[in-house]
Amino acid sequence: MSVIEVANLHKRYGDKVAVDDVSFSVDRGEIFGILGPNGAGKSTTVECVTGVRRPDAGLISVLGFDPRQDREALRRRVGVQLQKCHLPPQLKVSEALRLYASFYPDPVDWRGLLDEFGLAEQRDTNYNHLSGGQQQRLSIALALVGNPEVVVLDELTTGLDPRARRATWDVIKRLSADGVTVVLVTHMMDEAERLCSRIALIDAGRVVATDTPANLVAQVNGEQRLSFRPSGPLDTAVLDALPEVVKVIETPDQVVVIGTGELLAAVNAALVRHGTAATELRLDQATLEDAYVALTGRALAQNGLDS
Ligand SMILES: Nc1ncnc2c1ncn2[C@@H]1O[C@H](COP(=O)(O)OP(=O)(O)OP(=O)(O)O)[C@@H](O)[C@H]1O
Repeated sequence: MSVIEVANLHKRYGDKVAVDDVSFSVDRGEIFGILGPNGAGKSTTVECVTGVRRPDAGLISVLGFDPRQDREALRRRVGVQLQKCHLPPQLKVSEALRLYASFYPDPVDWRGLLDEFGLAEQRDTNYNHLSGGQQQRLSIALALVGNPEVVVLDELTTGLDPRARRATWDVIKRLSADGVTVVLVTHMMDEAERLCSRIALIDAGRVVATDTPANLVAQVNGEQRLSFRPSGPLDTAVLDALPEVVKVIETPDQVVVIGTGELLAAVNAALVRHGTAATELRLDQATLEDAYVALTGRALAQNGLDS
């Protein structure tokens, strides 16, 4: 049975439609990714799942509870790391963990979390004296201190250095192996690809696909991705017209061509015919990002492709 069920969720802010008919379900022990660019509606979706926001329409069930009506029952069983963590500036790290632990009937030993998240040296440091990455690690530790059955993590590793990211990923994998259900909101392809058992790709408030990372990539298998910077002005319609080309995406810096067969030769010949050359040329096999581009017709924000 699913631990989380979301059916036909709608949420708007005034005239702005943030979430438009989103449905998905998450099984016990899964690491379920919600992946999409800035403003896609990811946070709004999980805020509805955690009962922070009231949906305009749709049904949500978490561990069999309605997140709005059964907030108290869920509060004890669901750990939430939201994008912004507001703690009193003078609160020390150990005080914060002890305080949060006191809210739950069966908390984990918060001292273990101090070690796990590399915060042992900061245990007596005030919250406002922590670095951004340390605050981030504390917010994850606080989401886990209640020994939750479900954890919702929004932008898990944003701002963390590579070592802290890997350590955090290990913690999440261990939780999942222990049967904890994890919902991970991210715009980072590598994080989604490495951690998630399934991913909902979300774009402009809508789920465009839900599948395993491998199956999402398989949807664009056989396709290649050619990126280059044109040496001069280029009407990309000449590329669009090529039989090898599936899609052309223009970004401020480069042109990305998705296609099949002899894509490189065909594009090169077309560029020569139109008196343009390709610089910084790069040919790649399909990735999760390509699946995203193929399914939505556009790239994730370039700055969202952190690795
Ligand atoms: N409180 C709010 N009032 C008005 N509009 C909002 C509010 N919160 C979000 N929005 C808008 O709703 C849309 C979805 O926002 P949301 O924060 O859910 O996206 P997101 O995918 O989580 O983005 P990000 O990756 O930037 O966090 C955006 O266009 C955003 O501007």
